[in-house]
Amino acid sequence: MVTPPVVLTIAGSDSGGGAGIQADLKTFAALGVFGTSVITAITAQNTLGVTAVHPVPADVVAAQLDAVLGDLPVVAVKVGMISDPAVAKVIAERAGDLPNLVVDPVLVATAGSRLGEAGVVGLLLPYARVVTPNRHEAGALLGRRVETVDEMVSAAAELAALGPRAVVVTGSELALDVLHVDGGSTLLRGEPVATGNNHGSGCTFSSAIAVRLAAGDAVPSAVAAAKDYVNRGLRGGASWRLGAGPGPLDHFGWSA
Ligand SMILES: Nc1ncnc2c1ncn2[C@@H]1O[C@H](COP(=O)(O)OP(=O)(O)O)[C@@H](O)[C@H]1O
Ligand SMILES: Cc1ncc(COP(=O)(O)OP(=O)(O)O)c(N)n1
Repeated sequence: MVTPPVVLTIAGSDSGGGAGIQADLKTFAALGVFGTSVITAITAQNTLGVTAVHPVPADVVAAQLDAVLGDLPVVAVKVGMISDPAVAKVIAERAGDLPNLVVDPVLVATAGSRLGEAGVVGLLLPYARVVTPNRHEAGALLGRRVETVDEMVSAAAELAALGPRAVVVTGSELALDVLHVDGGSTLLRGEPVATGNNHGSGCTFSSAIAVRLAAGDAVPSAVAAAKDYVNRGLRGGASWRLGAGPGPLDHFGWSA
């Protein structure tokens, strides 16, 4: 057995299993890397929404980071839900030990609950190799609305100017994302999937990018592969029924 690459997720727990740490670890397993985790918050959550959030204290987040980084050869890192500025500071202080850092700015769950603050996530942008906001998160980070494709293009460039080496502004059900890297923008057109089961698509996308960066891909091919993986997961889960609200993706191709 060949030793697999080790990838780390620093994110919140979704008790319903569709987003957060659980989506990240499923993505890592499905794509063949060994997943490790640092939990930043515990959410009581299902497909209908979030009913409680319990932040993990910054010193416990730091201890988890030290435990993982002190022993395991992490080659890529994804950051999701961060609600506490002290936790953002802990991560920023260790940025030099966090290779291939992908930051997914998690601000509001689909069902409406607030999970993070733009000002807190913004602290991590300068350390990121890739940042993956959706249109609304990009708007919150910049303090204005981002809706049209032109607005996505300019938002991606403006976010890149804040320090990350690449930005993908995602377009959710439009399946149209904007990648800004090396000073230029590219429109990434996918096949829209008609599905109500899209819970965790952003977590899955950012985790899959981290996996491909761990394998040595350049950013454009890592993003293209992640987009393809999410699309397969959305198609696979489109007709299953897991929960009464927006359900999860099929991470493992069970429905194929
Ligand atoms: N219905 C859909 N059909 C095809 N692609 C989708 C669909 N919904 C989301 N995506 C893709 O999933 C990825 C994650 O983006 P998005 O859903 O916008 O993240 P978030 O969960 O943060 O809102 C992007 O590549 C986006 O284009
Ligand atoms: C614990 C936790 N982290 C992140 C999210 C948001 O996940 P995302 O992939 O953006 O999917 P939606 O919630 O928008 O469907 C979450 N809900 N919980």
